[in-house]
Amino acid sequence: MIRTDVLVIGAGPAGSTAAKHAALGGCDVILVDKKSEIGAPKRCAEGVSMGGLESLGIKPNPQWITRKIEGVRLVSPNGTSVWLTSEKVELPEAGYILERKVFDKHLAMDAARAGSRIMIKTLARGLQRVDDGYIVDLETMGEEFQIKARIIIAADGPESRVARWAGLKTATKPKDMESAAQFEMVGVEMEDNHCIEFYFGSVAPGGYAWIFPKGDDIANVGLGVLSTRTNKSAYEHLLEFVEDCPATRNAQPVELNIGGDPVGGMPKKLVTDGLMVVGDAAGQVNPLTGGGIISGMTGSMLAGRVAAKAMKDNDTSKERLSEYEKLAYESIGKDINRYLKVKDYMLSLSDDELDSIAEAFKDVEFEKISTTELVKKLVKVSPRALLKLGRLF
Ligand SMILES: Cc1cc2nc3c(=O)[nH]c(=O)nc-3n(C[C@H](O)[C@H](O)[C@H](O)COP(=O)(O)OP(=O)(O)OC[C@H]3O[C@@H](n4cnc5c(N)ncnc54)[C@H](O)[C@@H]3O)c2cc1C
Repeated sequence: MIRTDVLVIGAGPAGSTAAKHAALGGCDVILVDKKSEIGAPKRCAEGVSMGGLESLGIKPNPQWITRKIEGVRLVSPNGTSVWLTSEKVELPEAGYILERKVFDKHLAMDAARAGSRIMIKTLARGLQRVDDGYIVDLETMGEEFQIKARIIIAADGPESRVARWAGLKTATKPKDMESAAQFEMVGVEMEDNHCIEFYFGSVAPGGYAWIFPKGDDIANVGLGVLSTRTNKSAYEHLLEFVEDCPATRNAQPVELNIGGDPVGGMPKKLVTDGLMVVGDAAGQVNPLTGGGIISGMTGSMLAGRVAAKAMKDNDTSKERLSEYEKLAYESIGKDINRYLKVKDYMLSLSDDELDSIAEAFKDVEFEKISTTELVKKLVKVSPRALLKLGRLF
């Protein structure tokens, strides 16, 4: 039987980050993924903030960046646009559109360079608790084998099962799982192909539609919906969106991505004896945007570091590992809870309310207007909308 200090299950951004930091901390680490190619297929619109990468100590690399983003266009149901570009507002930070198939591999390579052993096309099938860790059943190329590990880091994504095998209640409720569908398309005609676009309202019930440019006429075009708000599938909504949207009417798909995005926040417990859960598997996703790359990597960096300290202390109990839970709630949990409230507010707005808010703000120079003036403007267009916002805080 193979033995290791830390076994990371899942080599997405979260798993590779956890493996890297556990290895840097001196642990023997094995990182497994059921896929034969790390990063493919992608299930992602590939947007990240510059500040997010910086906070993780990751230098932007042209090999995995397809576009630098310089602004945002918000589009209301009747097509009214509000532009948030550097001329109109001081953007807190710009962003990048990645090539996830390359980015994810680079993260796994970083984990390997830090000392992790990587096993691809290796599926974790189950685990059992033993005195000083877990025995995990795995399969690769039709062959079954076992790994004994002191600590498991479950980084197995939105359909995670590993943490549940160990008794943690991490299953995402159907009402909190956004269904997403996306085409990567060519022939996309955006008004400004250095800005990302968000479309709100009944075009994507419970979520929004997006166009994220990856090149002059190439973009990820997708949307997320909540099944509690529509009887149609995300794919059906996407087909309608692509046909109706002026930017995509003449575009052709070269890739289809379908996936779930857990947008209900983090479960209460992220650790049990000898096991920590990270990334999408731990609901480490911004519930407003559905973005989980940076938050998941932040959570898993913390988990990897705690794993290394726990191994040094020779204490892998849930009490020792709960340091990770505490740090994760402090660093990302608070923001996630705040965004949950903003999301509730956004979902409470009708198409008409969204249109009148966009109409009122379309020409605003956000740089030159105070918060009080902004609130006054909102009261004028939609007192009901402001009341709803007030109740949330
Ligand atoms: C359509 C869509 C668009 C999105 N757009 C964005 C965006 O623009 N920006 C952003 O920040 N986020 C976005 N997200 C979310 C983002 O993709 C996820 O938050 C991110 O991939 C989570 O990383 P992860 O490592 O936790 O999980 P994943 O990337 O899902 O990786 C999990 C890995 O675990 C492996 N695995 C699972 N089970 C097992 C097993 N039993 N044995 C071995 N391996 C296993 C899988 O093969 C997979 O490689 C989007 C999501 C969707 C669905």
